[in-house]
Amino acid sequence: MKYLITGANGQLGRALQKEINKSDNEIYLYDVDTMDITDYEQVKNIILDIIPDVIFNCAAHTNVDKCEEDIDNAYKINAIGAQNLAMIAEHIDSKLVHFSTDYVFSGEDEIPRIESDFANPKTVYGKSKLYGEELVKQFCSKYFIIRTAWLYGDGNNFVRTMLNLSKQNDKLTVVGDQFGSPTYTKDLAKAALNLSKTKYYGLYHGTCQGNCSWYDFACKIFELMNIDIEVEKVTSEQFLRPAKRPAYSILDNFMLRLRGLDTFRHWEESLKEYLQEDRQWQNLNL
Ligand SMILES: NC(=O)C1=CN([C@@H]2O[C@H](COP(=O)(O)OP(=O)(O)OC[C@H]3O[C@@H](n4cnc5c(N)ncnc54)[C@H](O)[C@@H]3O)[C@@H](O)[C@H]2O)C=CC1
Repeated sequence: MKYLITGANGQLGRALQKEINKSDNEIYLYDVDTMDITDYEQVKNIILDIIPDVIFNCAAHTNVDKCEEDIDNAYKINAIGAQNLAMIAEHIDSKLVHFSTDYVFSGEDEIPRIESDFANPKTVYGKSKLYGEELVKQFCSKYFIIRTAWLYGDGNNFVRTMLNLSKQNDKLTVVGDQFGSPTYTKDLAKAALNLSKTKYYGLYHGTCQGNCSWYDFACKIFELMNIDIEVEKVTSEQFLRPAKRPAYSILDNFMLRLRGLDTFRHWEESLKEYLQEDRQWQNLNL
């Protein structure tokens, strides 16, 4: 099989590279410096030259706060970029695996969301990602859209931020009134790769099992790393950000479960493994 990954230097792109068996497959890796997904002609030329069986679109504008003021770029990357890939995937009959977010929901009701629920994003990031989903559906037949949340892997993420902050501080304040499902990129990469081997095209939710607040997440990281630090729980009001975060952002992996393809582990189990596997970064930085 020929796999092409966009945003290959990002957290999820790196995890996918690890999951694909290199001896049986060809993998083509691109990031913005070699293929800018907003540039239709460039994307077309590269992809028509390779004709991959599967395209994983891991490229995105993921800085949620910056998107609030960088609206054009958010839509260019998260919507037009997705459309470019969808159009070309359709032209060469490739499968397209596209990733989206829990931020397509408002997070105002305390209900885990399934794929058929009404999306009502409140942020520019969420709106641009939802529009990207719509364009993928409109322009490509063999698509898988996987909405995920609270990702951590090889890159900048909450786990590494907490570990870094614990080096310089005796006390940390962490938001305790926003809930989600921390998701290891390894779990998501495995699930996405499995799904890409099927013909069950459509929209999916893919996050680790269980949920917690950012405060619970931080406490669990310090507990597992044996780091003795005081963590104070604060409210979202006390920790205002340019983009308002959804309060209850739980995705139910309903469609994966119905298909018998929900391989995600409980978030605590995945976090334990991540903290073991991320030792190299910890040795360099802690
Ligand atoms: N990080 C998170 O917590 C969450 C991420 N997601 C989604 O999961 C997917 C993967 O996210 P991450 O790996 O965490 O993101 P990331 O920020 O680690 O990586 C994104 C990659 O996209 C590349 N990129 C940006 N603009 C580009 C362009 N115009 N052309 C080509 N490449 C470009 C960046 O250079 C970067 O390597 C994205 O679709 C994101 O929206 C969804 C929910 C939560």
